[in-house]
Order: sequence, then structure tokens, then C-alpha cells
Amino acid sequence: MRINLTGPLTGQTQVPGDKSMTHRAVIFSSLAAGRSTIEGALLGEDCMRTVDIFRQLGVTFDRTGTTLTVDSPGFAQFTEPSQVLYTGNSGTTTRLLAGLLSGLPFRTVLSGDASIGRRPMKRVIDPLKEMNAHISGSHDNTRTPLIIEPAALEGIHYVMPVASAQVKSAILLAGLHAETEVTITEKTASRNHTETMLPLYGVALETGETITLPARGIERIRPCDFKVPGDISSAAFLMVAALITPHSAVTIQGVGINKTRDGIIEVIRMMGGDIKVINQTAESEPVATIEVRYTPDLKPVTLDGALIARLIDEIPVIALLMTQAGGISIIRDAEELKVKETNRIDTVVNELNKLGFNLTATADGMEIRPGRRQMKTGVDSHGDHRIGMMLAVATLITGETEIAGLDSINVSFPGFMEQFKQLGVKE
Ligand SMILES: O=C(O)C1=C[C@@H](OP(=O)(O)O)[C@@H](O)[C@H](O)C1
Ligand SMILES: C=C(OP(=O)(O)O)C(=O)O
Repeated sequence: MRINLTGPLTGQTQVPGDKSMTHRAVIFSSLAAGRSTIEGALLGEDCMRTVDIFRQLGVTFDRTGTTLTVDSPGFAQFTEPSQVLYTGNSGTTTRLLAGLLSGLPFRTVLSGDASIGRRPMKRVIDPLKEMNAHISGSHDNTRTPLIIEPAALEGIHYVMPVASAQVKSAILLAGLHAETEVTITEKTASRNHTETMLPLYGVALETGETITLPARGIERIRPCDFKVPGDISSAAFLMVAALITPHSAVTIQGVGINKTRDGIIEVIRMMGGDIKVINQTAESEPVATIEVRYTPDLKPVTLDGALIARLIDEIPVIALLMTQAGGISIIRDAEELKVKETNRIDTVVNELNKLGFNLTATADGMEIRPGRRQMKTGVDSHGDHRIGMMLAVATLITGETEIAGLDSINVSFPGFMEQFKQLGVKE
């Protein structure tokens, strides 16, 4: 598809609901017997895969606008599915449900698309087996499909070897069924929505550097009316677009600014970007209005350590932002990018270099230099939604560009193009 976005971006907008929180709201609402509602749900493809799986287990979902009404018979009445449970492109669906399904009294099989088939599953299979789960994966227990047989689960004391909210949440979801408590220690904090949301659905747990979930938490789960904040990972594309496009000034309302997710705000401030976070309120999680303006003189920065987990999904578009800084920026400690929908170190570097930018891949991240040669060829999202959206934003700088695989955007940000047009962007 040929894309040519031209700015400026001006005005007010809101972004669709947070992907991580929508997945979790669908899961917890489905476990609880009775009616729950999810207001502001993200209806992108990834979250719909989670919805469809619970439909197969006997849960009913009704949609009005972006509100989902969930009617569930409760986890104890789930019905055994007759099909493979298809997780599409969604790592979150695959890993979180691997944990949850391990405690159900029937066999399930989880499988996704080609990208999911390449993503590492040993990181969930290993701790789940330690909990006595009967789970196996293809390729010597490292990949999907995952086959899960009924088992009586036990607790675990787990020290996380990698900062991953999906692994942490898989263990907690299995732990809901376990006969003994679960404790998890994180060296580097990953997003904590599972911990913030479980108490709202009736399951108390202790949080901090070590998380403690009491035995058989699932018995306490109850329905909830949950409001999903706007997704900061989606807002990131609008923020970067405004920062790099002359005369832009954008206000994004209702964005979730959970401390484990707000790294991009910190980076924009470090770079000297014109950003204001105002009207902070606490709903299910902290929410704010974010105002961003074009900033011509951005400073180069180095990102590493604990900050990386707080902006992991934003790195593709942050790398684009860094191409506009007045010096060399460096991203380190970001090996996890290699196991996302694509190897996001390679796809970001290769695709932006095709557009004439100057990036170098390193073992655990990338170096980004200012300046741009003439663009040579079209580019490709490689089926990765965040790469597709980053490349679309890049056309604000490059002008008309052929981008393959833009339909991947629907995975996390349906209405992406319309949102840009609403802010005055011409296509
Ligand atoms: O738990 C979640 O909702 C997510 C956790 C992160 O993955 P990892 O757990 O693999 O870091 C993130 O990249 C993904 O988009 C959503
Ligand atoms: C990595 C992502 O999602 P998931 O792991 O759920 O596929 C993402 O949305 O950038």
C-alpha cells in the first residue's frame, strides 16, 4: 500500500483501550460466574482471539460500541472445546492461557499463526511443569502448538529469569488453581496489570518485589465492571508523530499511565520533547491527558536497564523518534525485542535503513544516528503491527512510501489511519 502522511497533527483525541488490560479483563470476567462489563475494551484482533477462546469454553460476549458484556457460567462450568484454541498473532493470549488452561479438568490445544509458531514457549512451559502442569510443546517443548492435559496444580516459588509480564501472569493464572501459594520475585519489574486487576475481581494478593498469591484464589473470583484506560502503546504513535512534524500540537485524553508502562513519557522528557501530563485521575489504574507538541531540537539519549521493560513495545517508534535527534542515541539491554512478533531489532534497523535512515543493530539493541540518505525501496511490516504503524508514521518524514503488510495494524490499533486523519493528517 502506498502511504504518504502529511502533517501537521492538531487537536484532541482518544486512543483505543489498553491491549494488556483488555486481555486480562476478558480472562477474569470469563472465570467469574455471572455478568461482568468491560468498558472501553480494545476490539483489535489480538484481544478478539482471547474472546473467541472463552466463547469456545461456553462464555457469552455481547458488544455495544466498545463495551463488552460478559455472561459466564463460571470456570467450574466451562465446556471442553472440540477445536484447537487459535491464538492468532497474540503472544499474550498464548502464554496467559497456557497458565490458566493448565488447571482445567479437560484437554486443550493452543496454537497460533506463523509468528506465534516462532516465539519461545519454554519460558512458560518450564515453570508450569514445576507447578505439576501436564503441558507439552512442539520442538522439544519450546514452541506451539501447546497440548495441555488436566492436572492438580501446586504452588511455586519462582525467581523470574527474564522481565516478562506474560510469564509472570501465566504463573499467576495457573496459581489461581493451585493447592498451595505462589510467590514470584522479579529482578526487573514487568507490567503489573495482572496484580492490579485481580483484586478488583475479588482475588487479593501481596505485591512488591515478591508477589504472593494465596492458594485456590479462583474460588474467590467474582464479576466486575471494569473500565479500560486508553493504550499508551497506541498513543505512542501519535506522540511521536506530533513531536517530529512541524506545527503539530496534539492532546490525547484518557491514556493509562501505569508506572510499569510510562517509560516513553520519561524518554520524551529526557530528549527535551515538549510533553505535558495533566488531569491525572485514578480509575482502575492511573489515567491522564497527554499534550505533545512539535520539538525541533531533540537530544540524543541512551536507554538501558529497568527502563527497557517500561517501554518495550514502544521501541520501534522510539527508534524513529531518535533518528530526529541531534546526535547518536543508543538502546541497550533490549534482547527481548528479538522474540516479539518479529525480531524487532532487525526489522526496525533494516526497514528504517531502507528509508535512508542510519541505524546499526547491536547484540542487545541498536544505535541510531541522525541524518538521512535518499530512500531506496519500499518497506515491509513483516506482519508486525508495531513495525507497520512505525513505518506509516515515518512517512511524515519520508513522503510517499510503499509499505507492505499494513493490515497487521488491526492487531492492536483498529482505526489507526482514521485517528491520524481526525487530527488533520492528509493521506
Ligand atoms: O503481558 C502483557 O500483556 C504483555 C507483555 C509484554 O510481553 P512480555 O511478557 O513477553 O515481555 C508485551 O510485549 C506484550 O505486548 C504484552
Ligand atoms: C509483543 C506484543 O504483543 P504479544 O506479545 O501479545 O503478541 C505487542 O503488542 O507488541
